[in-house]
Amino acid sequence: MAALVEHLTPPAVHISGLTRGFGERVVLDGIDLDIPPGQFVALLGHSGSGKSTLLRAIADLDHDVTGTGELQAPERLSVVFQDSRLLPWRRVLDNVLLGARGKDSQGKDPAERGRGALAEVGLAGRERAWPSQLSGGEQQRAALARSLVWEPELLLADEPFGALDALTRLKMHTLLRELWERHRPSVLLVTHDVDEAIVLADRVLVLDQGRFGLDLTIDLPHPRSYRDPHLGEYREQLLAALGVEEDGGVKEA
Ligand SMILES: Nc1ncnc2c1ncn2[C@@H]1O[C@H](COP(=O)(O)OP(=O)(O)OP(=O)(O)O)[C@@H](O)[C@H]1O
Repeated sequence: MAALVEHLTPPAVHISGLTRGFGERVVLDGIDLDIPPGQFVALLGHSGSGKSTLLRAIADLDHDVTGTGELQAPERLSVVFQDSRLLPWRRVLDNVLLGARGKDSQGKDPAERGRGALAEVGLAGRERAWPSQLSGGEQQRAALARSLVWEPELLLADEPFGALDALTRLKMHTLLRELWERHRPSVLLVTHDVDEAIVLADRVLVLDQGRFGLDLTIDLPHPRSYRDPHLGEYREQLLAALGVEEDGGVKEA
């Protein structure tokens, strides 16, 4: 039944035959991808394999890019990057409210929504702080709050935890998953970290030479732990798709 419902519901993201390149360089070479509403997808791939190019194509952020193909994505989407991109001259709440206008689906005005979003990410009471007064992890929390204010149907996250220390990263994993449980947007998370992908996502894609080399469903209950021995078999498959040899070496392309 669930499979039937999934089949009948239009995907949140629909991509067919997507190519993207910069000058002579072909980065995406005829990609097909459907992301159902509410699915949490992680995207892995070597540096330069085109992960950010795909994410930016979905968000329509690149204007010096060439390409063809079909791409449908929700209008209500948010993007979170590796750096928080908070404006240093605006207080935290004002950053979170940037561009937010009108009442939301529950009739809340922007300021109320902004305060609510900051509370959800654990930053209640920090509304009037300047970004420079927040730690790196807190700045990323504020960036997540800013993305929530838009009630996105799709959250695009480009290595949002890449610059954080290991313990802060773990806390942010828990937070992101909790936010997903509560709001259920579709998520496309770009990461270099195989374990992060397995612990957070329900589906992991590996981008290789402009196409998906692997599309893997992670069939483990949440919350997941890095210590779970079941992670091992998924890790093996993903490392193999990334060309990482058993001795840790990397196969030449
Ligand atoms: N604006 C641009 N102009 C020219 N080339 C670009 C541009 N943006 C990306 N590229 C090239 O496209 C290719 C893919 O880049 P992209 O940033 O998508 O890779 P990535 O998989 O996200 O890499 P990383 O993991 O290192 O962030 C690279 O060869 C890069 O040099």
